[in-house]
Amino acid sequence: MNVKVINKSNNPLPAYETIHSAGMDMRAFLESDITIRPMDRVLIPTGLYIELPDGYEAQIRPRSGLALKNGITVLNSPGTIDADYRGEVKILLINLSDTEFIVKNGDRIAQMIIARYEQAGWELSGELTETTRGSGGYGHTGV
Ligand SMILES: O=c1ccn([C@H]2C[C@H](O)[C@@H](COP(=O)(O)OP(=O)(O)OP(=O)(O)O)O2)c(=O)[nH]1
Ligand SMILES: [Mg+2]
Repeated sequence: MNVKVINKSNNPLPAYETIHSAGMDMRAFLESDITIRPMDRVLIPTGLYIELPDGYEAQIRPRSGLALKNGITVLNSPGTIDADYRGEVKILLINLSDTEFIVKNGDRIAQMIIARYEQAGWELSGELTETTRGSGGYGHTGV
């Protein structure tokens, strides 16, 4: 499946880094470095504009290495790119560490997963089918 894309950056298109990677790493598109101070959130441009086929979304997820080593994550994770969105894909990072983090043009700051989705309708009802679980949740089965 191909996705139509405009790349206004000087960076390579997002790519799967290994043969069975689920996510394509996304690169920052910056004219100058951005410093993210502790607890700051920053919307990072990618220079990418995509046209997803009907029935597909793109999810923006954090990279675990950046999270573990630098406390950098995607604040709205997983970010949702709608199939009808035509604006620039941007990535909302937050620095949860106690030290500054510098983002440079071309840095791989997040990953994009292309996924199918379904839109549901509602069947308004007075009662739901009984189950063993019922309303139990939030750890009610123990540890
Ligand atoms: O990480 C993200 C999340 C969203 N978007 C773009 C694509 C998406 O289709 C649009 C709207 O995102 P979302 O629905 O999450 O935001 P909203 O706050 O509900 O805005 P809207 O009212 O525009 O839907 O913003 C991004 O570029 N990056
Ligand atoms: Mg929305």
